[in-house]
Amino acid sequence: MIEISHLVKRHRARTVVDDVSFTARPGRVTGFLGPNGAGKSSTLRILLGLDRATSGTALVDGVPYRSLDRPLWTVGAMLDGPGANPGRTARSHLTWVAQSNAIPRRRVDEVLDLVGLRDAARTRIGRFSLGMGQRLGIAAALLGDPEVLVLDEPTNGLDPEGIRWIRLFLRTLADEGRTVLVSSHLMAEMEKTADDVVIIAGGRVVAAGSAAEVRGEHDSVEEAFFALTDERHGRPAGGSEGIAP
Ligand SMILES: Nc1ncnc2c1ncn2[C@@H]1O[C@H](COP(=O)(O)OP(=O)(O)OP(=O)(O)O)[C@@H](O)[C@H]1O
Repeated sequence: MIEISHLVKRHRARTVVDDVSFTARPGRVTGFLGPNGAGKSSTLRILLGLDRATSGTALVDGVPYRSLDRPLWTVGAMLDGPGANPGRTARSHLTWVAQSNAIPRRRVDEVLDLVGLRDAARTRIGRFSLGMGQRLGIAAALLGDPEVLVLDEPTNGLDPEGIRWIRLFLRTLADEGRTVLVSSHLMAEMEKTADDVVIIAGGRVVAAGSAAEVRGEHDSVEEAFFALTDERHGRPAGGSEGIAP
């Protein structure tokens, strides 16, 4: 379970995360959606202990990330792609990550199998396609068999087949009972994947709930988003009621 509560992040006078609260639950894919610059990565970086909040809390299974002893056993994450040295092979990269968290070596081959990279285990990462790189990032996130997964824009730049693979894989992970939080600016794509949706714009949560709740009377989550943000900016809303968090 992920619990974000009244999170605020300021850079000097600028508030980039503004009183954000939401929960991502086990067994569900939660889509954290919003346009570029909305504050998604800033929120996730705080959740993963890479940045400090100005105020508020971000907890994984009830505790801050930084207080986890061996974090990869609890939460697996991918921010900004696989983050691997291109000169390394997939297996040596994963072995290195596993060692840093006291994860047994045999798990490396298990995760390579899980993401369909067994045949590329000895290929240098610099020769990977974008989709293979994303799979490698997900493999690293799964090393500790964590209950919680946090993925920042995992479908960015992928072709339709790569996007479909991620979508089905996220579903499988949630069906195993894991908490899956995935950010994206591709609302239409995420609507196919997410059970729950949190929409952020300008650092604030503008809607949160099940995908059906957020959609409301609109044809899609994306339409609901435009209606809600148009209301905020004083433009005609197209008759939407919307859902306030
Ligand atoms: N270190 C920083 N100093 C100043 N402003 C920052 C800093 N980091 C992020 N920002 C600003 O905070 C806002 C939110 O950025 P963030 O990366 O969280 O958005 P995002 O929703 O993840 O969008 P994207 O998908 O484009 O990364 C942006 O306007 C960004 O310019």
